[in-house]
Amino acid sequence: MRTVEEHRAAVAALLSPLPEEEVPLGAAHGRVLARDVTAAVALPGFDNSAMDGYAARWADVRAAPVPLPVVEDIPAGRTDVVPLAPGTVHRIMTGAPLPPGADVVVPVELTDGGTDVVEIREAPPPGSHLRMAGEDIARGAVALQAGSPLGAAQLGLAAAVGVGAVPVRRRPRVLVLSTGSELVAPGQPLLPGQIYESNSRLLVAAVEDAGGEARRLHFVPDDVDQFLATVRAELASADLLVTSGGVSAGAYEVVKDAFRGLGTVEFVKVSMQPGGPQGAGTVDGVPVVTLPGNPVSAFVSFEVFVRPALRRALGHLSPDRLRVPARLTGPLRSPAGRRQFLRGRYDGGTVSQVGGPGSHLVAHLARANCLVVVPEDVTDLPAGADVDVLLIEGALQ
Ligand SMILES: Nc1nc2c(c(=O)[nH]1)N[C@H]1C(S)=C(S)[C@@H](COP(=O)(O)OP(=O)(O)OC[C@H]3O[C@@H](n4cnc5c(N)ncnc54)[C@H](O)[C@@H]3O)O[C@H]1N2
Ligand code: MOO
Repeated sequence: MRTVEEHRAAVAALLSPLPEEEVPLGAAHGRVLARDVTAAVALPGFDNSAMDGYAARWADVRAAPVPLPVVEDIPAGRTDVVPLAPGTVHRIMTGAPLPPGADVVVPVELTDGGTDVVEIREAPPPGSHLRMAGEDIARGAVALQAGSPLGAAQLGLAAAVGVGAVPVRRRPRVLVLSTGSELVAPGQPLLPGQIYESNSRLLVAAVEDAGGEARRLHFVPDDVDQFLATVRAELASADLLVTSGGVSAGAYEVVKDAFRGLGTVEFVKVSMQPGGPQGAGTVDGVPVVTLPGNPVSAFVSFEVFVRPALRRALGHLSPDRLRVPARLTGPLRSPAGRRQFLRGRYDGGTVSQVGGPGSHLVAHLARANCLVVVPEDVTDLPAGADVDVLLIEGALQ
């Protein structure tokens, strides 16, 4: 039996780092930076005002109340800079360049708002309301590190330092193929013994959440020829094929039967639950990961093996899910010798198990926001015990 770590390493080793491509900022949301992005300009780019008010010399306003002549008006966007003469002020707006000589901005609320002469009623401490050039980031410094995922704040920063396009890793192209003669497309009538095909929807979304580009192939029955024809028609264009079903010990294990003797896919048992039966290798040189068909097993196996491998290939700084400690609200049991990934709801401090350990409990899975990790050597945990949880999509929402 393989350990979880051994199989994780086997899956990760299948994928090479994805090639770089340059994309405009508008198309970069959710992508992962391939190289550091440096700041072409400092932020702030020039000394400027943090408030609407009056740029002044503190020596002139410290004796407030005091009237002072207003000799310039500096709206944001004014590009000429007129030095501030002693004994005068400039009216200034938030973000406008600070005139040389000014060492304080008096907010308009502390004045009478005059435009020719202003009455300074109160002086703020020296240096107040100034934003100094480069205090956020220096010109030429690394603004965003290679491996950073580009979310709202990162895209905002890239634009702020003048970047119009960014080098990112190409999204991995992942084929998703479900197998099973019992499967029927949602929306069609079911005969007794048939079920709706759901794993491909689950896996496509999981691939997309991991930063990949998923292509869902139409599911196939337990027929080796049909399975191989479907796979072969698409495989060459993919970075990875993920299958579901057909890998356990039954009489009709289509994935096992098709790939045995073809390529390098190894079928193994991993010491975990759910997700015991696994396979990984290459077919025609293309990486293949074969997940078990039970929906919760497919989800958990994707989380534990495929997601981190895809994110590693994307160059992510942190490919793994956040793992945090939590206190159990109730007792739980776990099989000896298997790492168990139970479904749970984490509320920021405690975690409650959602449903039992059965890998068919897909409605319970959909209510979970974490996976509770129970180590291989732990079989019983009382309420109040500390466990680790892996935060999955939607955690803390
Ligand atoms: N004798 C043994 N039987 C089983 C073993 C074993 O070791 N010895 N392992 C069990 C475990 S654990 C799992 S997990 C499953 C894995 O089986 P397969 O990967 O071969 O998957 P299937 O048999 O095709 O399906 C299992 C289960 O999941 C449903 N399913 C499959 N595909 C889909 C889909 N696309 N959408 C929705 N539901 C799907 C399927 O109907 C089955 O109920 O094997 C155990 N058996
Ligand atoms: O190990 Mo199977 O993957 O539970 O249900």
